[in-house]
Amino acid sequence: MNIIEIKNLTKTYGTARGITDVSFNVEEGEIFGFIGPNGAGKSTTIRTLLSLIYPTSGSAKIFGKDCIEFGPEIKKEIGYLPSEVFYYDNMKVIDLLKYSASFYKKDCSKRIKELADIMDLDLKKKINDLSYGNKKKVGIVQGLLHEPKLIMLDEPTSGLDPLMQQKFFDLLKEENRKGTTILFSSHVLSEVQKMCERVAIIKEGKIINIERISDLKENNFKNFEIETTSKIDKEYFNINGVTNLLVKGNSVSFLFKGNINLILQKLSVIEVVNLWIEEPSLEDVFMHYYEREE
Ligand SMILES: Nc1ncnc2c1ncn2[C@@H]1O[C@H](COP(=O)(O)OP(=O)(O)OP(=O)(O)O)[C@@H](O)[C@H]1O
Repeated sequence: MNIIEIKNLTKTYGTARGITDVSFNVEEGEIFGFIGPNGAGKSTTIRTLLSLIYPTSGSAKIFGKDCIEFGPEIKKEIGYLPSEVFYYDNMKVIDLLKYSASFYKKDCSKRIKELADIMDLDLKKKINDLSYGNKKKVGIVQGLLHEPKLIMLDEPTSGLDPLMQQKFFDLLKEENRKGTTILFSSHVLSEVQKMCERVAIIKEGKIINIERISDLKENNFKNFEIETTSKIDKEYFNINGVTNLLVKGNSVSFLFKGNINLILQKLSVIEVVNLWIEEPSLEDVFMHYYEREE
């Protein structure tokens, strides 16, 4: 079952582009990544899903219901963490969280304490006295306190130190194990790689690819580095699928995409001293992909 269904969603800001013809689905129980550089349209898509802004054309459904028509009802089951958090500075953290909880008409006090413990957040402090990272933690607790069925995160980790990021990721994975669906928007590919099963790539307002993280890496090039007993002529590895070929002394390196046996055959008739074959990082894949799209 699809928890999110986006069909041909377009949003323009006057004459400025927001997003163009965006379509993708997020299945129940998935952690779905949404990646793209700054200004690509991630926030616009998420804000449209939350009916904070209205689409110019196209439609979006959450839990099978139209996002605009059923906005208030849908939002009760969504936890949202915006990229920037703003608060009334004079309030105490606990009062702000209790106020947020009052919208859900259920007792969230136990969950608030649990989440504050996990995220190491002092509930008695005034918002005014918190660092940027601690304000971000308030946003996290605020987004999760009502145990939503769907969590939407817009660049969630900015301002969190690595230890807190890890705790936050563990928390999200735990929620996901309990059945919560997660839409995870980010331009930090390593965190998308860590967290998500599938990913939609957005560029200049348009979706350019939707893939499983594993396929994204497998269907792409591998980094080869080969050390040999004597210098190899550059032409020797000049075969289909090889790029970025570099010969330095007795070592050859290149990127390869294709049937790996072609390379193994070549290697079987030369004297190899050492061999490294590496999976590219998602960053490499992504950059490569973007260049191809240029
Ligand atoms: N209120 C607005 N008025 C005019 N243009 C806007 C507005 N909000 C967003 N845009 C434009 O829409 C496009 C998409 O922006 P959006 O904030 O959705 O991107 P993003 O992928 O979330 O980027 P970032 O990671 O920088 O937040 C950009 O070109 C941006 O300039």
